[in-house]
Amino acid sequence: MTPAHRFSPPSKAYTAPGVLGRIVSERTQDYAGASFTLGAARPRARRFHAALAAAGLQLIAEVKGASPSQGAIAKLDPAAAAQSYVRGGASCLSVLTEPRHFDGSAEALRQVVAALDNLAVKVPVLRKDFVIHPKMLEEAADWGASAALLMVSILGPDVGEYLQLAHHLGLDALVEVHDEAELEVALAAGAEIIGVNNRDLRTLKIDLHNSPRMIAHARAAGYEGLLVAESGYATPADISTIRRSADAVLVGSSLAGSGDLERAARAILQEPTPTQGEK
Ligand SMILES: O=P(O)(O)OC[C@@H](O)[C@@H](O)c1c[nH]c2ccccc12
Repeated sequence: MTPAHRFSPPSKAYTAPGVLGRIVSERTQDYAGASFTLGAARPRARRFHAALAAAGLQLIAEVKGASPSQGAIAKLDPAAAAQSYVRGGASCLSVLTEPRHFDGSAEALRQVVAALDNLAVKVPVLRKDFVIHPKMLEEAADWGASAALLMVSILGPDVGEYLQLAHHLGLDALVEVHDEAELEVALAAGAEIIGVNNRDLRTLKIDLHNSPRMIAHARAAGYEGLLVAESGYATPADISTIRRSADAVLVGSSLAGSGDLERAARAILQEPTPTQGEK
């Protein structure tokens, strides 16, 4: 990547329908005046990647105070929430930084990074936002995140450029897809970590069959990178369909709204006994 490299605005940003389109246009406004200059490459620790690559199904637990589908979920203290999640077995944290619909903030991300800094085991943090500007990736790196979310539904084929920039800034990227067409784009871009969202962000509907189906597609296409199942998981039985095929599961609302984050994190990772309804 050369210093002269220029970022074009994502081609699909202005046409995304529904809730996603609204959030994307708000974020586009937020960063309209932001400037970004490509600096020297930063070393890539690949901590997020390494945590997900560990044996067994890994939990990415999300600090999420609200969502468009549920409204307010819980008033969380980000630092305390992060520590509870890690005690409950989470190997990565995801922190929303979108302020209007998810009650997120830069401060929340910084607080989580600081709270995890004192732990013996380094727990990587993902910046969860609607990335539409290179500045957002630089911020993620500056705030101490190990990774950032890149959504193919927003960036389209430009996701490749953003992926390279994330790596240049020392970040891993979770490249999110929802359907086959988006998976093709993620594969062509060279994504090392692909997240399959069970939620259709245009309609907010959840289909827990989506992740296992798309994971099978990715493997059938010869993809050897990491795969993350995202959204809608509330019980160990929900997870049974991806337990052996996904590398990690990303869980937000059901943990954040549980009232006991450590216990909820531990419980969701438990293998259900057959009487609890193996799917
Ligand atoms: O709260 P849930 O259903 O457990 O979902 C978590 C996470 O997958 C969800 O927050 C999410 C997935 N992709 C996103 C993109 C933007 C905002 C949020 C998301």
